[in-house]
Parts: sequence; structure tokens; C-alpha cells
Amino acid sequence: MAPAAIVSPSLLASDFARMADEAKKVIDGGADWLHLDIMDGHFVPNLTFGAPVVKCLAKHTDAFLDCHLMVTNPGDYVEPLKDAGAHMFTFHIEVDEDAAVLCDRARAAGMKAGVALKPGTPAEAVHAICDAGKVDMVLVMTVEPGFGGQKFQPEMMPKVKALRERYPQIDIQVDGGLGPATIEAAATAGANVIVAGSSVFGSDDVPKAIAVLKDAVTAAAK
Ligand SMILES: O=C(CO)[C@H](O)[C@H](O)COP(=O)(O)O
Repeated sequence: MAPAAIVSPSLLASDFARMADEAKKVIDGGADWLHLDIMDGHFVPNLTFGAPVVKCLAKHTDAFLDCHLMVTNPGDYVEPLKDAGAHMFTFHIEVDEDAAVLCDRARAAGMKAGVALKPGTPAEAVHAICDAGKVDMVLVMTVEPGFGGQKFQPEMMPKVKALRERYPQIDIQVDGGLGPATIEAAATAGANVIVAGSSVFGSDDVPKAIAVLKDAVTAAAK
């Protein structure tokens, strides 16, 4: 059976000063997860928030907290994020840390382990840890990480397709520029976890914006 369709709105596009309300709005609108972009101003040229903010948000929601770490030193975040209430720990394969150890540590802490690829990184970079059964989710970035509101890169779809064919049971997440105009390409390629910031938080009809994404993934899986 194909992995379930999941929509994970990116709070990067929300009003950070009202994060709990923004989270409630998308969960009430049908979102499955909340995507939290942790940026350190070093791995990417932007700075957002870390475990203390995740911990504050966790007090206001029971939703699955899908943390995407755009940081140089993800190993330093395992315990703080676990303590904060995070559920998914996704780090970048490009960092200079042992990916297998990070996955094991995330899982031992009770979180799921995800591994992310920048647009310039080939799918083969995650084969070894996926083949070893250490990964719950692969995140294929469809923009350069760091900022919301960028243009979707359709040239990432062969990477998504190759990963889906090789790993039918693993969640495959796409992130960057997803919305009504791009979801079909991603869903057809085999992505089942859809991160969307601008297209959800910028919509006048949040439930509809989420449903469009989810329905496309469900339809593609049939
Ligand atoms: O990881 C990210 C940027 O690094 C964001 O999650 C992503 O860009 C989503 O924003 P949008 O849907 O507006 O493109």
C-alpha cells in the first residue's frame, strides 16, 4: 500500500507572532502535520527559531510537529527537539555529521528520522542510509533551502520518481513552491508528504488550499 497523503503547511509563511493561532487555523482546515523550518543563519542565509519556540508551540497543539533542520550541526538539536515535543527530525545529508548516527539518535529519542536533499544533491546520496532501513522520510527540496515563496523546480521530479521507485514504503516529502499549479507534477512523481507555505497561508480559503494538495496525492496513488 502506498504511504498516506499528508499535507504539512510550512509555518515559515505564517505570522510568527501568532504562531499558535496560525497552527490551529491550518489544522482546523484539514492539515495533517505542521512543518517547522529551523534555520541557523549558517547552513542557510536565514534565521528562524529553534527548540524553545517549538516547545512553546507544542503547548498549544497536539499536531505532529515536522521539523526540518536547515542547520550545520543537527546533532546538537536531537535532545532539545525531543524535549520540545518534536515528532519528525529531518536533517540535511549535506552536513558534515554521520547520517546513520543522527537517524539512530533521533529514533532512540522517540522521533521519526528524516533526511533532506538540496536541489543539487543526487538521490544516490541517501541510498546507503535508506537501504540500511534508518530513514522514515526523505525530503526532496524543490527550491534552494532558506526562504519561502520561491519558484518550484520541476527538474527535481526525476529525483522524486527514482526515490519512490526504489523505496515504495518510505514517506517522500517535497518542499518549496508547492501549490495548485505544481502539485500534480509532485504527486505524479510519487511524493506523498506535501509541504506548502505561501499557497496555504496566502489563501483566502485555507481548507480548499489544503484539500487541493491532498486530493492530488490521493488521486495519483490510485
Ligand atoms: O523549507 C523551506 C524554505 O527553505 C520552506 O518550507 C518552503 O520554501 C515552503 O515555502 P513555500 O511553500 O512558500 O515555497
